[in-house]
Parts: sequence; C-alpha cells; structure tokens
Amino acid sequence: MSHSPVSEALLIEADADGATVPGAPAGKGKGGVMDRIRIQGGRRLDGTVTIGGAKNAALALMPACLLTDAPLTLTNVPRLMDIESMVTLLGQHGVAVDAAFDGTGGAGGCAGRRLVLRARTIESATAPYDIVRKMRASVLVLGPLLARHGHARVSLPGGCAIGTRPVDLHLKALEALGAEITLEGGYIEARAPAGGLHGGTIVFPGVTVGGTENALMAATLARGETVIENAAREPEIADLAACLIAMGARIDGVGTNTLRVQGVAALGPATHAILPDRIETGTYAVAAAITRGRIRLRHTRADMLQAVIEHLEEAGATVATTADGFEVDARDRVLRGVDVMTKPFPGFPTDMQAQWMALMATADGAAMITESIFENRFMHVPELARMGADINIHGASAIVRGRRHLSGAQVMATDLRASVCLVLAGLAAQGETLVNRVYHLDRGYETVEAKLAACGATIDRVTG
Ligand SMILES: CC(=O)N[C@H]1[C@@H](OP(=O)(O)OP(=O)(O)OC[C@H]2O[C@@H](n3ccc(=O)[nH]c3=O)[C@H](O)[C@@H]2O)O[C@H](CO)[C@@H](O)[C@@H]1O
Ligand SMILES: C=C(OP(=O)(O)O)C(=O)O
Repeated sequence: MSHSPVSEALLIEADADGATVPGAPAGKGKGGVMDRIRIQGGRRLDGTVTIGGAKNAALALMPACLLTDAPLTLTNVPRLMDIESMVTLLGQHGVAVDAAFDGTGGAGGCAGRRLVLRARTIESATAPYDIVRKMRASVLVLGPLLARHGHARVSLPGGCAIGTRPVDLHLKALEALGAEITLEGGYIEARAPAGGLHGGTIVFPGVTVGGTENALMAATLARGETVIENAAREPEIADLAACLIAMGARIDGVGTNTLRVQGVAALGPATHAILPDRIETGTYAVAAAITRGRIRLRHTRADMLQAVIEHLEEAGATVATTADGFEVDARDRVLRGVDVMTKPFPGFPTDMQAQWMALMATADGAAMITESIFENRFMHVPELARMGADINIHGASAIVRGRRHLSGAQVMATDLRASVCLVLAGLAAQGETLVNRVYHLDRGYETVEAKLAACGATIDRVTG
C-alpha cells in the first residue's frame, strides 16, 4: 500500500490498470486550462471499458465524514478534478485526508482507490467562495456542518452554464429541522437552535438531488424523527443512505420517495464502496452506438440505466447484460431517431441529454429532445452545429434531424456533459475535431482518452 499526497495521488499517479494514453504527455488528466482533446473521427469502436466510481455519489459521500469524529473510508473513488476540489474544501474544514491506492481488491484496480477521511474536530465552518464557485456540490457540507457543529457559513453557489440552480429548497429543508438561516454578503449563514437540530417534516415541492442529500445528512443527527417527502430517488441517494446506515444512522424508505430518519446522538466509523458511475457508463454506451461499434462496459450496473438502455434499444442497438455490466452492440445497424424527455430517476437523466443529442445527430430521421430539469442545458447545440448537425431549439425542446455524416471542427466545451457530447460527436465525425476547454471534461471523466483509445479511437490530449 502506498500513501501519497492527495493531489498527486488522485490525478498524477499512473492508472491502477496500467492504462496509458498513446502519445500522451506526462501529467495526463491534469486538465490544464489550455488543453484540448484531438480526435480523428470515423473509427468504429470495439473493446471494453472499465467504469469508475460515481462522481455524484462521491461528492455527497465525502461531506458525510463531517458528521462524525470517526474515520470514513471510501473505496472505488474516481480520480477527478471535482474529487480533488472536495478534498481541498474538506481539508480546510479540518478533515484529515489519507489517499491510498493499493491496487488490490478488484479487477482493473478499481477497488484500490481508497480515501480515508477523518474530521476529529471542525476547524472552520466556512466554505469559501473560491472553492464553492468551482464546484457547486460544495454546498453539501452545509447539512453535515450544521448538524454536528451547529453552525455553517457556506458561499452561495450561484448559477452555472446549465441554469440558475438555486439552493432555496436546501435551505427550506434545513429550516424545517430548526435551522435559522440568513443570507449575508453572498454567504449562507446557518445556525442550529441551542439544543441542536430537531426532526421535522420536509416536503420538497420539486425533486432535488442535492437538497435531499443535505436534508438526509442533517436529519441523521437531528433529535427525533424526520420525514422527507418527494425525496429524489437517484441511485446516488441510496448509496449515501447505505453509507450513513453503515455509520450508524437509522433510515427507512431507501430507494423510495419518502425517507424516514430517526436521529441518533452520534455516528461512527464506516467503510463504503462507491457505486459505479451510471453517467460515465451511459456515455460509453453512446460511444459504442455513435460509432456503430461495440463496447463492453464492466464494473457497472444495467439496472441504474434502464431508461437509457431502453432508448438505445429503441434506436436499434442491441444491449446484453453481462456478469458485471452490459454490452452495447450497434455494428452494421441503421440507428433511428428516438425522442427523449429528461426526468428525475428513474427517468432519462439530464446528465445524458447532451450525449443523446450527439447520437441523434447521426441517426436516421428526427428526434425531439426535451430538457425538463435545467432551463439552459442546450449550450452544446451551436457547437454540434459547427460539426454539421441539424438542430433547432424551440423552448425546452430541440428537434434533431439526423445526418449521415458530421464533419470534424474546432469546438468549445461549456460544461461537463457538453464536453463529452462533443468528444462523442468527434468520434463519429469525418476528419479532425479539436475540443477546447477540456478542464470541464476532467471534472467527470477519468482518463477518457485512454478508455476510448483502448477501444480503437484515435484520440489524444494536446497540452498548452
Ligand atoms: C453533484 C451532483 O449530484 N449533481 C447532480 C445533481 O445536481 P443538483 O443536486 O444541483 O440538482 P437538483 O436535483 O437539486 O436540481 C434539479 C432542479 O431543481 C432546481 N432546484 C434545486 C435545488 C433548489 O434548492 N432549488 C431548485 O430550484 C434546480 O435548479 C434544477 O432545475 O442532480 C442533477 C439532476 O439530476 C444532475 O444534473 C447533477 O449532475
Ligand atoms: C451537472 C453535473 O454536475 P454538477 O452538479 O456538479 O454541476 C453533471 O455531473 O453533469
């Protein structure tokens, strides 16, 4: 077992699987602001991709360490920029972080990515603007800090490329547990009453993943019972609940939209394996389809992606489950246009909308893609148009008329899923595509070039 400084260990060490990017410069995955991804498109992909732990689960699980002075050990931790940002944030709250990459415990070395987080004391209850602005999930320290420490000061996350993304529902939920919350100088100032948070009933008017996570974590240490109605049912919520239960929390209704929490006086140590990343999985499933190739996805679960799989099958791809994942085969298929409307889980995920749009841009016929979660999640459309895609936006819907060929172009990524959608389009396009602003991609995709190159893609990272 080797222990290394976190920043190095998370992003610079060689892959546990030993995967390398052909021709890649040292420091691959480091995500320099000027880095670009270069793709020679038009190659049919055929191979196997090992899926990492879920970014969005990890970003909720890591703040859970603030609920206890005991260690929280997380395994299957993905090596991503967002994880590093969360390590930095937790570190300044007083969390000791030990990263161990022992390479054991799983084929492909995936289970060897272990983080041990220990918040013996809370040294600072402030989540500063400079970290929160880089990563919205920083707001997930609010519930745990308030519940254990009685006070939290968290910079308001503000909007981002995909929408305004307010946190009003997080705040209302915490108020239902007795918190007093004010907004001052761009910060959320939250205080628990003298005896600490108490149980309460939280009825979310709309489904919120982060709001449910903040409320759930806070409720574990609140006195009495908390009922969370219209809770999000995303698999990452169930993963968080499983970890909290392992720490000693009492939670019923996991996997449903009503969560019941009996508060406990303290939580203890736990070890938890992070579930596979369903959005990374879905992205590589689309990579198989868009190149009319075949990819076997391992270390993942088809049950978390039913909506995406059904749409892929309807489009004409074959999906077969395997012992540790599934395989998508689109060789020699003519894929059809299939409409999609994004919905909370178990519906079609908004985080797969951009990738689906790239696929539909190459399908036979038209598809209507409706984004119902975020008000501004079509930033990839003008960039896809630069590659020859035929897409018209009408309010919350985009009509995509498939084209036999896209053509390579220089494009600009505006957010994480928009970036990967452009990479997918580049894989299908004729000629060279250069995707700028790769740092968005590095927030959520670990060694994307290596994984695609292993399936036969001609792709590399151009630094500087
Ligand atoms: C780190 C993480 O897990 N991110 C995911 C999480 O984001 P996040 O947790 O931010 O998304 P939410 O589920 O909270 O947002 C859903 C909708 O509710 C709105 N809203 C949310 C909270 C609130 O207080 N008020 C409010 O109006 C949002 O603006 C959005 O329109 O779920 C999203 C929806 O599946 C995913 O796209 C993100 O990848
Ligand atoms: C929108 C996403 O992440 P975040 O909520 O961290 O911005 C995403 O993962 O697609």
